[in-house]
This record gives sequence, C-alpha cells and structure tokens, in this order.
Amino acid sequence: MELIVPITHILAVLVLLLIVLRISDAFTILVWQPLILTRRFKKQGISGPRYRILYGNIDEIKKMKRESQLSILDPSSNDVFPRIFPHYQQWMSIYGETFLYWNGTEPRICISDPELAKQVLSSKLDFFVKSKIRPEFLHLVGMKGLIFVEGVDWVRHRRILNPALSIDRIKVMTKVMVDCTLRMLDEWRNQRSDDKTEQLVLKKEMNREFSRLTADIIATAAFGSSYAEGIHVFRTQEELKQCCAISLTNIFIPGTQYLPTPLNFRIWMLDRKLKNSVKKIVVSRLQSESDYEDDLLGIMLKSCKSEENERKLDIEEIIDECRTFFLGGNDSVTNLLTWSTMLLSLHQDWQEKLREEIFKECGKEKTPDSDTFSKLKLMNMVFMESLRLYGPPFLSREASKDLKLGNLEIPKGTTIIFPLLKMHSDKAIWGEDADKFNPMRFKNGVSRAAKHPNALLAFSTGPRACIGQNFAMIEAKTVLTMILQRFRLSLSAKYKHAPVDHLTVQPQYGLPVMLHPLGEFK
Ligand code: HEM
Repeated sequence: MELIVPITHILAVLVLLLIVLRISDAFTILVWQPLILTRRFKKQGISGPRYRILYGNIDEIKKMKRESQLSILDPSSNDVFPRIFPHYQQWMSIYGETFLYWNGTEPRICISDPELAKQVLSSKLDFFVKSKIRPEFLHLVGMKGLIFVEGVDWVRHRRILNPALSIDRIKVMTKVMVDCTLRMLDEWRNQRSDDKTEQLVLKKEMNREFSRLTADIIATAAFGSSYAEGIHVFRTQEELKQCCAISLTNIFIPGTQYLPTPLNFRIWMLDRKLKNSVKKIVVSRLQSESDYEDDLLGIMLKSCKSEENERKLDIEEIIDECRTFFLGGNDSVTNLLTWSTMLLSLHQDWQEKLREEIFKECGKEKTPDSDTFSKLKLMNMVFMESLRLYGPPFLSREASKDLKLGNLEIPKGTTIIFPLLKMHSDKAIWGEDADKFNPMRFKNGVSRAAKHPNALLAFSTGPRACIGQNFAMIEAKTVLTMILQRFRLSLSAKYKHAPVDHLTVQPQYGLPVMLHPLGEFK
C-alpha cells in the first residue's frame, strides 16, 4: 500500500524540527556550555561569580560600576583600579587573581600574570586572536581596519602601513605637530585678550583642549586635511561612542543588531555619516592634481594601484583604516596628555624638573624639532609613569582553539582579559610604592622598571603591539614641551579626581587646570 503524506504535514514536521533544533541550540548556548565550561575551569582550580542564564554577570557589573562612579577620589591617590573596575576588584578578593566570569554567554577568564600576558600577546597570530566585540563597535572603525583584521589580511595591512609610521616619517611630521600646537596657543591668547578681567591666569578644561588638538594633529599629519575637515569624522565617532556606551549596558543577543530599534537606527545613520565624511577626505585627495604625498593616506592610495596583491589595499579597506587612525590617533594621546598634565599639576617638583630639561635641551623659546625628543629623558619617564597608572585599562584575546597557557587549559572561544590597571599597580611586581607617582622607576629603561621585563603593557607587546607608539610619544612630547615653555600648571579647585572607563581611562568631570604664564605669554 502506498503511503501518501500530505505536503502540509511535511512542512509542519520541518517547522517543528527547526524549532526543536533552535531550542536545542539555545539550550546548548544558554545552559549546557556555561555548565560544562564552569566545571572544566573548576577542575583546574578556577572559579568565579555564578553564571546567570543569558545575562551572565552583566547586571552585577552594571550595578557595581554605577555605584563606584558616584565616588570621588583624593587627587593624590592613584589607586584607581577599584573605582574603574569595582567588579574585578571584588571578584579578585573572593576568587583570587585568576577567575572566570560571564559577559552574557561569553566566558571570560581574567589573568593578571605578566608572563602569561607576554605568552598570549607574543604567540602565533592564529592561536590567540582579537576577541569578539559587539557589532556596534565595528561601526566606529570598520571591520577592515588594522585593529580587527586577522591572519594574512593583517600581515598585508601592517606591511603597507608600517612605513607611514616609521620614525623617519614621524620626524617629518614634527612640523605639523608644532604648527597645530601653536594654533591652539594662539587661540588661547586671543581668547585671553578678549577677556580683560582675566589677564594673568588662564583656566582651561585640558581634556577638551587636548582632544581638539590631537584631532587636528592626526587629521593634518596623517590625512593632509585639518581639524575643520576632520571635525565631522571626530564628532560622528564621538556620537557613535556614546551609542556604544548605551548599548553596552544591555545584553547582546545575536541578530538584534539588525532590528529596527531607535538606537540601531541612530547607529546606522551615524555609520553612514562617518563613511561619507571619510570618503569626502579620500575623494578630495584622489582628485588632487599632484602626486599623493607620503603621509598615511597618500601611502594607502598608492597601494591601491599596486600590481602585487600582497601590497594592495582596496577602497573599502582604506576607508576603514582612515576610521581606525582617526580614532586611534585621537583618544589615546588625549588621555596620555590629560593624565600627565594632572600628575604634573599635582607634583610641582616634577613639573619643574621637566621645565629645566626643556630649557636645557630646547631653550626657552625655540620650538622643538625632531632632534629634541630623544634628549627629553625625564619627560619620557613621566609619560611612562602616566601610562602605567592611567593607560589602557585592559587587553583581551580569544582562544581560537583549545590551548594550553602555563598550567591552564583554555577552551576554544574563551576570552582572556588582562586587567592592565591592576597589573600596572601590582606591588609584587612594581614594589611597595606601586600606587605612587615615581617616574624614577623608569630611569634604567622600561624593561628594568619592574620585576618582569614586560610588566608595562601600555602599548602591548608582540606582533600586534601599537603601530602608533612613536607617533604618540613624539606628539605628546611636542605638545607638553610647548606648554611647559610658556606656563606653570596647577589643578583648579574645581577638579574632581574621578577616572572612569570610557574605552580608555578618562576624567569623568574633565580636567580643569590653571595655566600661569611664565613671562609675557607669546
Ligand atoms: C599613548 C597613546 C597610545 C596608546 C597607549 C596605545 C595603545 C595601544 C595598544 C595597547 C594597542 C594594542 C591593542 C591590542 O593588542 O588589543 C594598540 C594598537 C593599535 N594602535 Fe595604539 N596606542 C596609542 C596611540 C596610537 C596612535 C597615535 C595611533 C595611530 C596613529 C594608534 C594606532 C593603533 C593601531 C592601528 C593599533 C592596532 C595595531 C595592530 O593590531 O596591528 N595608536 N595601541
């Protein structure tokens, strides 16, 4: 007898199967995997806060961060880790320095050992890869920029971009850095002469001033544009960062980034705006009659015409690299200058030492040039100390397969977090004065400043270490030299010491500073 099954039944069975499969997938992701992983780590002596279905530990993190952000620290305290990462602080005190926690359904293991950090960061590129990030963040820099590309694509991008940021190229850019800083100083002078009541002392919110200045410098030095042209890129990136901050407070459910919610609409709109602003800068260079200059954009556009595939970038990749460098060149140097200014305003003795060094190596009025920077040893030490105490808050990587790390077995898909703020203030590594501002610890170089040669990871280490390190240091030295030649800095009474994690460590209420002219302000 022939069995005829109606088509509707077949469809119904198929739909049921799909639902069952989905439910089983969901069960695996939401319940089974976290359970298995928790057990695997427990067997190795690693525990942590309890996993909650779907949310992991996100709610606890949010609550602890909200509470800690109400506190104000004593300005002389550099013990900022508990304010910035109260959840890590609490979990370390309960579960030890290595612990497991859950960012939604994503397992994260927090490790503070500099030796293990070195092993991960210097390992083969395809072992520990850049950790997954929320899709919102990709709109900030794009998927095809240096920060997120992997494997052979990363090798190709880095090979093309390295020459644009070589020390010789950066020395040529010094003039741009000086000109942009002079422009800022001119603006200060003009504003002061408008305000007849305030002749002597200038009051400035330095975080804002530095943010504008570093934006001007990267736009001019790397893209041959200017703050005026780059401003749309920076403003849009700033707005996108705020959207990312909002979305970070919610759990991430894959697929929800495509839903037409008001926040997603805003992100899509800003993404389009950002791409268009960058495109404008690229197109205007493409249309310029002259040969492309040897700045970052020029080098990328030349690569576009290369016959060799391994030396070629396409236009989409160039646009994402532009987004990457606009962001990378702005925030991190702003913070280095901001926190160094805060520390020098607080430690007048060090401010005076740096001024003496500047007067000796560069003079009282001469603008710094490419020969000046290697002579500013004390300033270098101050920047290192500032990066140690207020530099990048953490680094992360994801295990691309089951891997061994020290005595630990790390299952595929686990994210490893290195809490730099904690590692950079660990007394066992840096000595009893680890939470004190003491640039002298760097007097024999970075690798001899602590008990482990790779203890300072502010620029990371290994193949994916910061490509902009030389650019950042020369830029910061130019700016600080020119300010200290003209002013003595002190903290305004309005300053509230409240470092907060906004992708980088930033002053929650800005950095109001009093600038006392040293002579006639020229
Ligand atoms: C004080 C200033 C800076 C600090 C502290 C800093 C820190 C870092 C760190 C820690 C990394 C590694 C991230 C990781 O491994 O996950 C990194 C990578 C990177 N940085 Fe910087 N950075 C600074 C300035 C700059 C500047 C000025 C630029 C651009 C001109 C830049 C562009 C980049 C890029 C493109 C990468 C990705 C490199 C790669 O994956 O190959 N950074 N930076």
